[in-house]
Amino acid sequence: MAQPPCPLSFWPIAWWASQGNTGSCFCPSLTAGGFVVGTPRKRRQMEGSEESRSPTQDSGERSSAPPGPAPPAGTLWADLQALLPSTKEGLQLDFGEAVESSVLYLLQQVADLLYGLGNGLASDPGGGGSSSTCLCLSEVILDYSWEKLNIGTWRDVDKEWRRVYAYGCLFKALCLCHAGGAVPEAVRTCDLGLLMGASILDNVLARMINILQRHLPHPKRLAGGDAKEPLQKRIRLGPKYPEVPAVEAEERILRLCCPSLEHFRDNFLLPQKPVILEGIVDHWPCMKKWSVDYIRQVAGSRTVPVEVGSRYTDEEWSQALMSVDDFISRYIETENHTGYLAQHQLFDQIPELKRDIGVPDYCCLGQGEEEDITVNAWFGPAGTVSPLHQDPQQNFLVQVMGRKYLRLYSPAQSENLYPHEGHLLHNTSQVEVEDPDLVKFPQFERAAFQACILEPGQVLFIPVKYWHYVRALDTSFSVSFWWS
Ligand SMILES: O=C(O)CCC(=O)C(=O)O
Ligand SMILES: [Fe+2]
Repeated sequence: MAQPPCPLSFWPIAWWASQGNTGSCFCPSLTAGGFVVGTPRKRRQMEGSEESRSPTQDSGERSSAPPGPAPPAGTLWADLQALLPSTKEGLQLDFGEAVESSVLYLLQQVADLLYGLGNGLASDPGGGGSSSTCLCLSEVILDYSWEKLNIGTWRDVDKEWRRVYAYGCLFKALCLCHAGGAVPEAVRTCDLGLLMGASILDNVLARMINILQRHLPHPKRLAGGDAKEPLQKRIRLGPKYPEVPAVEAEERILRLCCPSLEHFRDNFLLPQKPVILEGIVDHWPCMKKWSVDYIRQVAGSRTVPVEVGSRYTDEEWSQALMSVDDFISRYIETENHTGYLAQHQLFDQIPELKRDIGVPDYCCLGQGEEEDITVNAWFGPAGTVSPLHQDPQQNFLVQVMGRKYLRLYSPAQSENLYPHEGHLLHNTSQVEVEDPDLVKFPQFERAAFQACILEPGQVLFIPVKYWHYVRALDTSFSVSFWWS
């Protein structure tokens, strides 16, 4: 059911947050605001301490049973009643000083409407058979907190505002569900809360998505993808480079099958030498299960950040939020290499996919705990390019689908690689690796490198600060493990 326009919602920057069509949703904060200015990969790497929301607990359970009159079990609303705290005090609406009392007042108003006078979620939030007031108030909260998330750099955003944003998403999603028929938008709203908000109420947004997915009109799929043409009929907008570059014998990265921990430590980790490990992920379910169709089935309705532009160093590069379904239709099926679902902690967002992967045993050789390992998904069409850059942690890059061409340069080569000068991009080379401007960057020719074509089932060890350049040769899915 369409909601009336909200008269209270007056911040134009949040226009997208209330749009039903995720497909055309270009998120201003991701393209121009404080979340990332130009180079999110850089931002995430440099800030290092980016908060992990870990929306991974997937229990869907609640500590106490919902009291009060409940609608018939099995309806969406009854499931949501069971998910949420039994009293509005249980919502824990307390915030630090950064959050103005007027915002707290709005949050409490929505909580009052949702809970009514009784225990548990009211059967009829807002009274009078309409939840539109509730929805309007939630959108005001979202608009206002969205502004706060977009002032300054992401690192400096007060976590309390991220909590407010998450509550706004929770409340909006509840209102949408109560209004009926808006479950896909409720899923999208929860995802925005997971992506941009802080974790609240024991990861309630992730648990709510679990429930919502069971109530989607067409399970596990969002409408919107038009009938899919076979791949070969589509126009190939590929890059200008040779399809599959030659890798000379002397450049080749060594390949080893299941070395012992000690062998890997002594010969590769300690001397910081790249190596391709084989046979260590063959048993991971992703190796057999994953395909574009499978990803679409499991994650089609979920909202994810997509890098749009040929490479993240380009001026016109930006990020957009869209459903996985739209991403696949627009970029994978058309082989349009300008869209890349890159460096996203998809497995925290979608625990079902996390069950298909493991953690390479060799990570235990690091000092850190397993939960400190950052696991990123890299899913895109042939032709995506990650410009030559270095990262501050060790990396196991696991190739699950398709092939990737990689070049590696040791940190000792840095002076031949012309890193950008500004703070944000100083871990990225200015040189276009496969088409270098040798007049501008003459020393690049001298830089010694190693290369490989990484195939499904292979795992590339990229030592800390090792420069790497990556181009996908096919539709590709890689999973990286950054560890220390
Ligand atoms: O696969 C890619 O495009 C880049 C991967 C990467 O840079 C990384 O894992 O650190
Ligand atoms: Fe990297």
